[in-house]
Amino acid sequence: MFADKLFVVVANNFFTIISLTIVTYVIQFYINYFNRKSKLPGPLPVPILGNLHQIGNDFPLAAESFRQKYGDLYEFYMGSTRHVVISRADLAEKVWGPLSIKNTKFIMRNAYSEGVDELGLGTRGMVLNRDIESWSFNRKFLVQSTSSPSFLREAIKLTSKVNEEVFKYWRIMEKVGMPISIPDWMDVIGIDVVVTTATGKRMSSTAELFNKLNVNEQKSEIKGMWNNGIKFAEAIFTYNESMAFMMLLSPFIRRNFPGFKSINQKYLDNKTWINDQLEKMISERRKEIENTPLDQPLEPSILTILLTTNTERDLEKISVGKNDQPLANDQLSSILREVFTGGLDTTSNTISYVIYFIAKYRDIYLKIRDEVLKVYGTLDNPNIVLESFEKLKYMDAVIQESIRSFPTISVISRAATEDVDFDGFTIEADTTVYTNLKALSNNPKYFTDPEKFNPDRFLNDKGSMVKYSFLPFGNGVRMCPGRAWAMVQMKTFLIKLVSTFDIELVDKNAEVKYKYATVNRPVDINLHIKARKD
Ligand code: HEM
Repeated sequence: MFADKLFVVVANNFFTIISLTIVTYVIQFYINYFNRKSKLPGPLPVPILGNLHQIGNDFPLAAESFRQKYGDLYEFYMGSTRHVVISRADLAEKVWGPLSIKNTKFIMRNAYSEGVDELGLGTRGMVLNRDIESWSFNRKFLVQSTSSPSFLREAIKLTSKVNEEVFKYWRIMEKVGMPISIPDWMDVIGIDVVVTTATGKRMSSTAELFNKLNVNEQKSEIKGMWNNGIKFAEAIFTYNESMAFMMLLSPFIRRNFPGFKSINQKYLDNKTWINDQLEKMISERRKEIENTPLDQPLEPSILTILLTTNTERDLEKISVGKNDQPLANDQLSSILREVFTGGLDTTSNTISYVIYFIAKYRDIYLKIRDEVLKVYGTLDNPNIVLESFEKLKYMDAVIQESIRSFPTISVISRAATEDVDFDGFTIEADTTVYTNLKALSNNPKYFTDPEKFNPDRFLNDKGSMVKYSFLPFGNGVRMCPGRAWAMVQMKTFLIKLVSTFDIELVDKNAEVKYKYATVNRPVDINLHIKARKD
């Protein structure tokens, strides 16, 4: 009886009840917002969305426009979750400064996020892993396996081989005057180098790109060992792109809002596809190793190192502390995945930007060439060895200046495990704090004439540089474990480039452009090339 009456009342007043519920929700949202602790300046959020409508799909652009309005310490909301952004060196020191796990409060990459768990990264791998024990284990493993001199020497050999092949294609393109799309070529070079290093399976995506361009109907005969290579690399780019989406957006929006729902599903399907591929790679290589007699050497690759760790065929004798067992499949695939997600488009994007700048400033290009000539005594096939890299001081300064001017990772986060005082404001534990690396390294307070591309600042003024104003690979406990490998790849390519070609931007006035995909992926960097004339 009562239920019937209640139903009639609800039915007759349906819209009033819905409206009242919404009004109450909105009022409650703003009561909470205006009474929040430690109010920082920042854009006014709206219920459910937070500031999503102002951020859109270009987070670095929004972070910069908020900074110009609200200063170097501000907050924004995604749904009802608060995020903080800093762009000052003294604040950055609090986040990135401490060098030991014991002393740092900012040991996490981000606050708890359901989306990160859905991607399978919350307790696995490295970059977004919040489980300190497994993160620390995986990290030690990756650092040791990718920064040993023997690994780096192999990396030089392989990178040189891929470069040689690419330059053959470029010479053919030069003859017909076809411009070179740098981001496309750097991507395929990265794919061939990283996937081959990681899996031991020779990739041929550079040949595939050349064949696709159909230059003078010439075709490369080089065949890779893995047909799905380019598809796999593209899936990794999508996976990287999905990280910011899954980390920032509330599950409610991702799962229910038209447009977002399909993107969410695409990212989850992509994750599943990658995991299947990783499993296949691992089981195939495991079988190959089992079928290789003990007295025959194994082809070295990161996957082989991972599979043989703590077995009788241990290649590198990597010591990661208490665990002396062979790695479990889950550990194995999460470390391998991190090599791809961390290594693929970071290095290729960074080198693309370097090439943009040196194509724009010919005097800088010629200075690098002079240095190469001095260090190697010749420009005809310089003998690239690891030990020579530290002598390439000018080249190093150019790479640093390029990252300073336009970093591929321009906004990156950490989160603390305890409350932290920032300028008298308490930032609560488990709040994601982003550092706007690009704003820091383009701030005239820290860098004179920041808009000027001036590599000399890294040679002459390095001592006086404000600490924590430039963090190309981060700093402290979570500093990039792949930096040595990345530098080796970039320098090997640049040595060969300056000694082989003269380069020029097709559009001399082209600005640096990017597409945001967690990292900034360069677009529209096109070059004319000509064989070097002495
Ligand atoms: C020029 C190329 C690269 C740039 C600019 C770059 C930059 C960065 C930055 C800024 C961080 C954050 C560090 C921090 O929190 O202190 C990072 C983390 C990371 N990078 Fe790189 N990186 C590059 C290449 C690579 C390569 C080649 C690998 C492959 C092994 C890699 C793997 C990673 C991983 C796994 C992390 C997460 C580390 C952790 O959370 O413990 N990166 N990178």
